[in-house]
Amino acid sequence: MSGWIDISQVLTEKIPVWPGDSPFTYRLTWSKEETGSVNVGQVVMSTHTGTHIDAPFHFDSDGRRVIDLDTDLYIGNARVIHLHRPQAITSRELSGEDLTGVTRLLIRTDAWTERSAFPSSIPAIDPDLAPWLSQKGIRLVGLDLPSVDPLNSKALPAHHALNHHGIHILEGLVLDHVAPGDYELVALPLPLADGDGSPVRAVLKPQKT
Ligand SMILES: Nc1ccccc1C(=O)C[C@H](N)C(=O)O
Ligand SMILES: [Zn+2]
Ligand SMILES: [Zn+2]
Repeated sequence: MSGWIDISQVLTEKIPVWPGDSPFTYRLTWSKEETGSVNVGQVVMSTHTGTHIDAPFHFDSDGRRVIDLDTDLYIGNARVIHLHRPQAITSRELSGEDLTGVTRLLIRTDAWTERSAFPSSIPAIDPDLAPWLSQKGIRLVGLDLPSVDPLNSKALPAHHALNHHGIHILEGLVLDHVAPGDYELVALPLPLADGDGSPVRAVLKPQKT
């Protein structure tokens, strides 16, 4: 037992995607029978499928691409907190938390647990939370939802506010089986030179105290 807990959605053709976005497909380009030596697969997917990070270029055409993001953001200590199906994620919901020394904050909302279908509505992050979080030293926010903004939002105020305050975004986590507390996180994006986002394999290990 390695002690690492997988907090990633499994990538299969059944994984729900943003309405209208490219469905996930995996198929063999060549089978072992055809090549005489190997099976060789190909994947077609939206960069915002399942557990993934957003690069600023996703919502800002002058923003940084995935390759420009510091890998340190996605490896290191993380705090997991629980909010039980909040209406919204504001500083009021987080007021009971002492986030001193936290750089990566993962929020379990339990608001999207029927993950075989795309949700019809989700609690959004209040853009005013961005300066509050950054003031505490937070540089990465992750959550168990497909977006940090309301699903019908075009302006994406939370995406912009978080980016403006130097906070990076990790979406689509699976935190159903994760207790609140301190962990080590690994959730590295692929080195996509032009990427607006990237799928990640996200794992947590309880922090030794
Ligand atoms: N894939 C899309 C297709 C159309 C419109 C939005 C999206 C998104 O992915 C937005 C979401 N806030 C995201 O960052 O994952
Ligand atoms: Zn995304
Ligand atoms: Zn997003």
